[in-house]
Amino acid sequence: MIGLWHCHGDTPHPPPHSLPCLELTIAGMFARADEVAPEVMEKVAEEVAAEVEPILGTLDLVILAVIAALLFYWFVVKRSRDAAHVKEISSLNNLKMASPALQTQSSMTAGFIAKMQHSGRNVVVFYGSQTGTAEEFAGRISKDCIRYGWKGMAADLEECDMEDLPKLAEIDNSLAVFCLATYGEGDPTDNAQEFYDWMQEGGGDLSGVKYVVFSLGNKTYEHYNAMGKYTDQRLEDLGGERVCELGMGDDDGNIEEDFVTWREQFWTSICEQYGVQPLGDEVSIRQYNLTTHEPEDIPEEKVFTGEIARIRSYKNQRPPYDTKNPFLAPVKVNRELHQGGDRSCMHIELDITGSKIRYEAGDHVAVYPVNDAAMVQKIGDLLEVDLDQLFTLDNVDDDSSKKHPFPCPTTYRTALSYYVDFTHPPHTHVLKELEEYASDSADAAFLHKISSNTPEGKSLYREWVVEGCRTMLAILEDLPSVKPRVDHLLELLPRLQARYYSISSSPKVHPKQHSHHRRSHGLCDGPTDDRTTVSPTYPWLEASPSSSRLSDAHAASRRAFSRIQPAKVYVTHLLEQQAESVWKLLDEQKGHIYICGDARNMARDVNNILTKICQEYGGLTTEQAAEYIKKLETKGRYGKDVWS
Ligand SMILES: Cc1cc2nc3c(=O)[nH]c(=O)nc-3n(C[C@H](O)[C@H](O)[C@H](O)COP(=O)(O)O)c2cc1C
Repeated sequence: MIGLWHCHGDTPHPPPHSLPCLELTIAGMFARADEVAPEVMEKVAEEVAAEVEPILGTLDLVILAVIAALLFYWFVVKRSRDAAHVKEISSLNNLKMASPALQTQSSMTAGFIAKMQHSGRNVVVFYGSQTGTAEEFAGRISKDCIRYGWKGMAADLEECDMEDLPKLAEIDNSLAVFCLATYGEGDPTDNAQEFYDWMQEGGGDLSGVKYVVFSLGNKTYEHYNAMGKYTDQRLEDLGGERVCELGMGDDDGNIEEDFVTWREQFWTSICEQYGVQPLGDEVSIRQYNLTTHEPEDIPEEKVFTGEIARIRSYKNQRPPYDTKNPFLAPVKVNRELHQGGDRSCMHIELDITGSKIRYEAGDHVAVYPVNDAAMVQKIGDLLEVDLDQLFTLDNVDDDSSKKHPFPCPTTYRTALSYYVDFTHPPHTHVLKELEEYASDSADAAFLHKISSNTPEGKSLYREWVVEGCRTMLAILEDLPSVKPRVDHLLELLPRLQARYYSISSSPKVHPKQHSHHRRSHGLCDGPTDDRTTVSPTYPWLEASPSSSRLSDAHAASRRAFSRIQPAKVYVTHLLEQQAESVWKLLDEQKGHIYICGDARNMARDVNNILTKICQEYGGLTTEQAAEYIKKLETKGRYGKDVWS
């Protein structure tokens, strides 16, 4: 299944939920009127006055002035108010069109401080998350609080008015925890953007506010954990009191281990500073209540069949399209580009007829993967459940903004196929929860050990789960006495995430879109149709079609990409071969470079080669070369869309 909405080319993610694209277009039209109208109106008034003065009397001029004032009011003041109103309505419509879970969020936007006070909570765990890891960590910290006699709540930064943060100091024993992932060029996640802007634009007086930050990143990126580092420092600058050192998780290594290790230090330091003690062993608390339904209880059209948000969106698509209501584009062409070998690279054309979606090269297409039907059946067989049973999972916490873990009511088969990810190695807290379902004591002891914070536990987890690439399905097969309740498993598994692909073709150059991917076994294998499941595996590199000055390199990079020549040629080779022309293109002709693909090797190699070119042909020192390259980036002449 492929979803589309318009998004900015230079962001690796969908636009912020609060700013769906069509809404932006409407608001943008009015904004332009706002910007232009005052000068235009003034100029017009001056010209009119100069021309008409000799022939018009004072009364005429007064009338003209009144008309001008009315025009000004109509085009500037009223329209900007209307624009704001349209924007408001549009946001509300988006909420209404979303799933029941999303609909309830409008009632949750009441201040988080008021919510904490009303429910007696002292800890708020904010998360800035794109693909769910930071959100999951926030949920775990919030749950931990019970063990210390505290009450916590996980909170989506996007749903909180951070102007309220200074008021946290008024709550006894209060603490703000931030779990923040970094993206792009060290940018915040979409849901943390407003919070980031708030900090940058001044923030507030955080005297008396206690805080701690756990940052999520990947060290292969240039701006490693930038968002967490920035927040940790900025909150201190604003007067906040850090209660524990910044934690940093590296997704390139074992982020689960980084988190578990930091969490232990964090709670130790909390115990010392707040004088609290763990009340006993960790307790397992369910977050969602199960209700099963008979088919006759629920009309068929009210049952989710895999929709991302809006029910029946498979049957009828309705604009405006955004992240919560993507346009589902049929695949028109799906052609394998490689001939022979073990690599697969597909040329995909999507049909966006009638969607009115505009795009640019570098914008993103989301591919919504679907789990393999045979694997879903296997889980059903292992857990001995009727996969066609209808059910709903409701959050036990009425204050939570998340009423259901995924769209409900639905069937177990749909939930396992479309909504949860069982093809990734599960985190330790999931293994811990499985322990109670083991009927064989040896399996229970094993799960106990592997999910413990001890050095043996961590090394066993690393070896058996991470290095062994054991998915939930593999674990259930390897430990046959472990038979968790399917609804509990669904609660514990992470949400299946959309995969984003950069569009490599420009509508100006080529009327089609391309999406590149390699088939990967497991989650995303199978024929590509309009519900295709593809997984992003790269690397590839391509100069942007719009960078005509580097057209030779571009043409060659296409050749490198398609690998049709006997020896493999990469863009790095071409940059080295044409080093002198590259320098001229950059320095004399003010050319642009765009790279897209692997961050770990390709992006670094390109950077190193550019450094050498600057040194060799520009006579710059290493520091000067670094500065020169940085300047290219800030001027938008060295664009990167990279990931690992
Ligand atoms: C497209 C992309 C860009 C990323 N950019 C950065 C980055 O600039 N710096 C960094 O430290 N980590 C970066 N990461 C790694 C993520 O921050 C990391 O995987 C994190 O665990 C994701 O958390 P989430 O699941 O809560 O979104 C990037 C990951 C992706 C997929």
